[in-house]
Amino acid sequence: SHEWGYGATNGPDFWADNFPIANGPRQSPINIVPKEAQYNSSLKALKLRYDPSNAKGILNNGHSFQVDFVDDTDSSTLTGGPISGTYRLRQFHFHWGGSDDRGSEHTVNGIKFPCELHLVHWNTKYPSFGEAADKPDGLAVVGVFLKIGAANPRLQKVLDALDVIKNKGKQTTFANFDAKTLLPGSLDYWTYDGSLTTPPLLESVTWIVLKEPVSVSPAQMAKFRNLLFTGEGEAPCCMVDNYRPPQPLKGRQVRASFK
Ligand SMILES: NS(=O)(=O)c1cc(F)cc(F)c1
Ligand SMILES: [Zn+2]
Repeated sequence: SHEWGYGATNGPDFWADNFPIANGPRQSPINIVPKEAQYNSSLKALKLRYDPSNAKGILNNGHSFQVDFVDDTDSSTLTGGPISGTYRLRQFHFHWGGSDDRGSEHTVNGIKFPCELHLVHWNTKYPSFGEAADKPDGLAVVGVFLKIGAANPRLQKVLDALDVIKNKGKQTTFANFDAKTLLPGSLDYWTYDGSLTTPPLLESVTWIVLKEPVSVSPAQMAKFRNLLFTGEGEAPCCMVDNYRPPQPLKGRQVRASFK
């Protein structure tokens, strides 16, 4: 069947054909307007406790690449912030552009960043990620903007693994990685109720978007763009512009953890 993607004939404008929730009331990403975000002093500080030994593998899934984590215990968790209870780290992945002027999913005052990191967590009140993924409080995704600047040494181990997962479906082991090293110095955040930004677009995500970006160099961005959407033996198509544009806010409130 005509698999969803980011191309001219299967991209975000076509997703509603197979996933009607694409036009739902709490879709992501959104444009964040800091002046319209409400500072909420009762929002707690984010608490991210990640165990590097939980890192398992790295996979090109044909839409992005993701680093997967062992999530059968509470050793890598997100607590505090806007959420209640304990959410477990499942995976992280990125979205990026074909050039430095685009690539992020969330925007700030209409500004696009070249890349956006998503750290995906699921609510342990449910038995598994799969069970949590379609519940309104099932997932919490921490979004981190990457902006062009000095090379980011914390990214290098991830980028160096990309050569062996160039094609869709390729995966390799990826052990002993501390995802916390990908975070900026400040954990100030905006938060709102949203969705997965790719099909199935489930409206199950508490979004936590960090205000402070981390750096990425042009040479490092070139490594993201070296990946392929396509499988071995198919006509190669560079994995770029794998981002959904901002969606209607539909009356949602964006809260800020900082003044
Ligand atoms: N891009 S995203 O973080 O909203 C996301 C996370 C996920 F676990 C599955 C998805 F299909 C999409
Ligand atoms: Zn994502």
